[in-house]
Amino acid sequence: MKLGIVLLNMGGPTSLDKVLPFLTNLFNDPHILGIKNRLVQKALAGYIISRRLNTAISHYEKIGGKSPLLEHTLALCDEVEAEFAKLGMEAIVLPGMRYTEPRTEESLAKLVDEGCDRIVAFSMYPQYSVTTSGSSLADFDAAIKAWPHLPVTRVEQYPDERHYIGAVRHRIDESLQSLSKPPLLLFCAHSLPEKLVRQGDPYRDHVFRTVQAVLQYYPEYEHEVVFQSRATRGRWLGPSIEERLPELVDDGKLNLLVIPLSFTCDNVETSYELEIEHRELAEELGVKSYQVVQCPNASHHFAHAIRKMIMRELEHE
Ligand SMILES: C=CC1=C(C)c2cc3[nH]c(cc4nc(cc5[nH]c(cc1n2)c(C)c5CCC(=O)O)C(CCC(=O)O)=C4C)c(C)c3C=C
Ligand SMILES: [Fe+2]
Ligand SMILES: [Fe+2]
Repeated sequence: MKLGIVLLNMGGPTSLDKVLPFLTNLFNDPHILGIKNRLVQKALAGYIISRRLNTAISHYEKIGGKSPLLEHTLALCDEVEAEFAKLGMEAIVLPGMRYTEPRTEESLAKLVDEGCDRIVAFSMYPQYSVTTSGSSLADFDAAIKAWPHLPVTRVEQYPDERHYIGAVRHRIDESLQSLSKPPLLLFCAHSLPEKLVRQGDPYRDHVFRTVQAVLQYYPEYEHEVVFQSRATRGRWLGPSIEERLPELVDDGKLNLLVIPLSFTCDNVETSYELEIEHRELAEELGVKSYQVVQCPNASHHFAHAIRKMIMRELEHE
């Protein structure tokens, strides 16, 4: 068996002139705005992008002119291949991005060319949401139709899978070692419109499953759960990190360890929003220690977790 694995994610601009096509693809994805009428969807996407473009460009500018997402993912692909090689198994691992290159369709064609005889779709979002995993998996399902004979295995969600939680724990422990005082664990998840949760999106429940699974290992620490990155009007999951930070400072919580929850690789939401924007706010408010935990990225713990989850699915088939 020669496995062809695609790590499904949204992608991110790899240069400043790619911010506009990235946002255009994102806001025209029917899974993101959830509007059925194509004309209304296109008009609203155009309006949101026109208001957002310059700010988004300035965020990418401040983190070196591109998203770090693809580089982390490519390094992880190598690590996952090495993990399978340890078992004597041949696997080719490629990113499958939703809004930027390499797109899922293109990576699948490469895997087929390389002679892979089983395809694995692995979601890089631990918590399932229609807007993220749902969209990437639908994109994958559409692309794989070109090769109807190929067997497919899917890993769609793993909010409290123990190897994934293990990879997160290693990152938290790395940060804790460098701190002199025990911090408050500030779990930070990407927000989502509340309307989607009311319609049955499991994302919020999955976020709390991840929090509970991680907390088992840190019973002596205080913790809080906040949300980041509200992107459109209307009610989104809260409290937001911006509204909660001043209250935490008022309560005397001045040592914070921020744990990003919704991403497996660092991206503009962690490298700019958490590392720069919210750090500035925290420091202005008088927070003494503000540290952001790295995402699992290309750590061998996460590569190992990915191999474990894929092997478990393969054994069930
Ligand atoms: C209605 C808009 C959006 C929803 C819903 C949404 C959900 C959502 N997104 C992520 C993960 C990521 N989002 C990223 C960037 C990003 N997301 C939106 C909009 C929505 N996201 C925008 C407009 C952007 C661009 C950046 C910005 O302007 O803020 C990224 C980063 C990619 C990168 O370039 O590095 C990630 C990752 C999750 C997990 C989620 C819901 C669960
Ligand atoms: Fe997003
Ligand atoms: Fe954001």
